[in-house]
Amino acid sequence: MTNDPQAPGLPGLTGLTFAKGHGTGNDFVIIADPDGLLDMPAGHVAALCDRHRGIGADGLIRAVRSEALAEGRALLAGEPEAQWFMDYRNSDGSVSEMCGNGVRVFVEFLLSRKLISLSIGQTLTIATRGGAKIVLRTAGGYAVDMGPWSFIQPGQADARGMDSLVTAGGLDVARPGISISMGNPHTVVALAHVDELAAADLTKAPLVDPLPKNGTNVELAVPADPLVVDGVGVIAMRVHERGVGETLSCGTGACAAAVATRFWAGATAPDVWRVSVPGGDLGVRFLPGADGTEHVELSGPAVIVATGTIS
Ligand SMILES: N[C@@H](CCC[C@H](N)C(=O)O)C(=O)O
Repeated sequence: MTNDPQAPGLPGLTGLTFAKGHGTGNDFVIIADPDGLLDMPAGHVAALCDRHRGIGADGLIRAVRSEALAEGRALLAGEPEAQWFMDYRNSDGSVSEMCGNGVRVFVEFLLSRKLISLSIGQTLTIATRGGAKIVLRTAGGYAVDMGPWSFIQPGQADARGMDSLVTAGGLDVARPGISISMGNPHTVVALAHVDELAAADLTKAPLVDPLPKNGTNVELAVPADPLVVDGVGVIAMRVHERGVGETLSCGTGACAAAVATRFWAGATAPDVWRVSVPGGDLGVRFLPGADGTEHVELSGPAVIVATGTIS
């Protein structure tokens, strides 16, 4: 296919059926490719995600049986239940390890296509580049065991974990950032007030120095005052996503913001958090994992809004 922005339609993709879905406004084009037959070069993904000449989305998700691609087969060896692989791409066509909103929408898509059956209260293991994720279907959506979190640049962190300086549009000076992996990279910056959050201009990627080696998603987070309401920690957040731009929500970003804020708050901080993003609210919980590490659980809705065929 050509990347000529004037080219009519989406050459090479004719006849492909897709669904459009979102989780708290983070939206995706989802394609079923059980046997892994589709070639999806970056240009095709970017064309589909183009909001003016394509379908429009923050990212593209391809549903492939794990056994049909090498990354899936590698994971199946240790995680035989992870039969479906979430092949996640950002809207610029780049690959990401993980998408927290995407994995909920992925399961909702599999259900809508009757590729799986899953009752409320049951779990399904999904293969991702960031490892196997256990997804619980709840009455209001899904709760996902995202696995353990970790610091990305511990070697250069100060006592508060700050490892970088972040310069974002609309903010007067560079702010310290803390870089956290949720499978994919995040750099979280604490702001003092929601007015500052509103003033930030995320149309351009904030500069992060030093930048984690695989780039980063940047979250601007405002801890509520008081921080804890009825035992739940509360954060307001905006995000600039690697490979996308500003989005209405980022699930892994919400987890990273909760990890950072809880770390700064110290020993008395709660294990349950609500992260408010422009597209809605996400729940984050810390709990012991079966592997002995601390795991992060992300909960929120998932909606399929349309299905279609590329003409
Ligand atoms: N919106 C996603 C994260 C998508 C990937 C991200 N842009 C990256 O490159 O790591 C989420 O909900 O987690």
